[in-house]
Amino acid sequence: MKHTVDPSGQGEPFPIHASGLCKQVSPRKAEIITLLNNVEFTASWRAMTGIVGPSGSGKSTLLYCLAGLEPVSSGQVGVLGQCISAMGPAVSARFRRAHLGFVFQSYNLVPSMSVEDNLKLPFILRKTRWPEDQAFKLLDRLGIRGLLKTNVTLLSGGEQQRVALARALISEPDIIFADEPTGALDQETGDVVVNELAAFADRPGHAVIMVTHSPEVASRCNTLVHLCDGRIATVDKVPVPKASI
Ligand SMILES: Nc1ncnc2c1ncn2[C@@H]1O[C@H](COP(=O)(O)OP(=O)(O)OP(=O)(O)O)[C@@H](O)[C@H]1O
Repeated sequence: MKHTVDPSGQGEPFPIHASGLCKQVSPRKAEIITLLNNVEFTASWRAMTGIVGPSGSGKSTLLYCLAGLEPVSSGQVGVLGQCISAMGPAVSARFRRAHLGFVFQSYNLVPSMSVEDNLKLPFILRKTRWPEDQAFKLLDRLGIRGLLKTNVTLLSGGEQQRVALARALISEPDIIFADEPTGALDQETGDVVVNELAAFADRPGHAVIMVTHSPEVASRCNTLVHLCDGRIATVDKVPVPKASI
């Protein structure tokens, strides 16, 4: 897997390409469980790629491996042209902070802080300007502006998901990884969330990878990767009607 010098990776043919990806765990001595078996995975620019399949088929494990949040046992994962599976933890964390956004329920929200402080934290750490107008418009669309001063521990699961989405979008990553982004939402709010993700994915140099159980959300994806027992069963591609980047 080549290491590119283009930090945005936009000269790369794919935002994510994984080959021969295997993930095994050993919960007990002399017991090895294979969670992912020789997975080949490619995501496209300006597209939402959905990972679907039965419960326990390895969807979240694959998402975490692709995002560099879980080590792989063998194989390679390239993200934005960089081999994330070969990075050490500190380099991988720095790469994620610079390029990737995550919409996982309660993932990485700091529990002792308000919604507002959680949203501002990446900007404080990066010493960049907090884009207040843009943030307030997004929070209005997501229906969570009234929660700005609320401690995140007091939020419902669906509210936490929307805060995680807002934080990911405001931070302007190249790729967003989402695990069941509408899982805790009613239909109407779920539509708002998927519309935001689709608009993000539609921009040049961007992509969304998501796990979903929802047929409605899956129908909005440009590519659907079906997992079964840790293997790719089928890949359905719906052509993106836009020029690629
Ligand atoms: N660290 C681990 N040790 C042992 N088994 C694990 C570990 N992590 C995951 N598993 C098992 O691997 C399988 C795949 O888990 P994963 O969460 O990726 O599935 P999933 O397809 O996302 O499921 P769901 O749709 O129910 O969320 C499950 O059977 C799970 O119990």
